[in-house]
Amino acid sequence: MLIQSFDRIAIPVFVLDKEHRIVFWNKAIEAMSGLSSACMIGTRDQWRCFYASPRYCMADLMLLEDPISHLETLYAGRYRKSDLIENAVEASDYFPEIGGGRWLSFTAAALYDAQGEVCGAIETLVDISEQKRFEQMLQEREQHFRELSITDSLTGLYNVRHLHEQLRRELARAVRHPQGLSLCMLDLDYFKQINDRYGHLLGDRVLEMFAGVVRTSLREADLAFRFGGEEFLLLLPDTSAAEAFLVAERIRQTLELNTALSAILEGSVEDSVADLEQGLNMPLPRVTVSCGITEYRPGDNEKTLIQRADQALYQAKGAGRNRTLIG
Ligand SMILES: Nc1nc2c(ncn2[C@@H]2O[C@H](COP(=O)(O)OP(=O)(O)OP(=O)(O)O)[C@@H](O)[C@H]2O)c(=O)[nH]1
Repeated sequence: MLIQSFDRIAIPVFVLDKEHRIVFWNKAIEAMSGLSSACMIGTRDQWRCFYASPRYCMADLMLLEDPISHLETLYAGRYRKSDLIENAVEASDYFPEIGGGRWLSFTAAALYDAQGEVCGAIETLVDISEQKRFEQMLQEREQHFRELSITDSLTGLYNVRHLHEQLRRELARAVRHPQGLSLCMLDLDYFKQINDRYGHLLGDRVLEMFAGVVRTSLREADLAFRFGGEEFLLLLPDTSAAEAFLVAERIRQTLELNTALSAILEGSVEDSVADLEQGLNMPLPRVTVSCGITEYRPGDNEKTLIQRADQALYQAKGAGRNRTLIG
């Protein structure tokens, strides 16, 4: 009579006897699993509700000697003792077999007879798919806002704020594992003239285009930052100065090639200056970049590394621009 009242509860519930046979399978679990109590009661088929092949459910574990050691094997780090019900344990998991995939939270507890002996086990289930979907949406949003907070909005590269975080991390790594860490400072040449001549809008488009060249020239572990207006910084882990030189040269030459055609079309650029004010499509002017490279040396800190890369860049500018120097 007591057990039949579970049929009045909208939460899926099943009860096992101490031989792991189903003695009760309520209406809510019938609806959730599509398995009727008529076909489940008296069997040990409770696994069919959750899994594609036989395995113990949490309620089964409550009937074994030393349930905790079995819980540790099957649900290591994913189960906890219930705050509400003494000796009950709970966990949550994703079940691809149920209703096209559902997240369930489940609680299992042993049942005791009048002598205090285990005579069965009960398991209740709650569908938490909606809650999980919501949590995932929040996580994605958080991730999105975090990415925005470390990204430069014009170029899509990382901003300076993120540089300090990453540089500190990479420096700590370079101290522990001396595989080499290189820094490359890049600065577009005569960028003021581009702004002055063609306007700020086109200047912005050049910066975006350059960021695209940088992005496609790097490996996955490399990081690119917008360091200032038309100044960029590359953080290249596990990279010697000689290897960084090749990366910088690839970027420098690609930029030169990408804008070489525009140099030929310089006339049309001049003709379209009026269009520029409205940010219309037009060839970008010829742009070059100077690069300064340095490699981690024992005793370096953020400041000394950046200073040396900056110094190498300054020398590249002084030597005529559109070149890469190692400092
Ligand atoms: N369009 C645009 N221009 C920017 C932005 N940030 C900085 N600048 C411009 O970049 C120019 C940098 O000029 P300078 O520092 O004199 O350097 P430069 O003309 O590139 O000359 P060198 O570096 O010596 O080759 C300035 O005109 C800035 O206004 C930006 O976000 N958009």
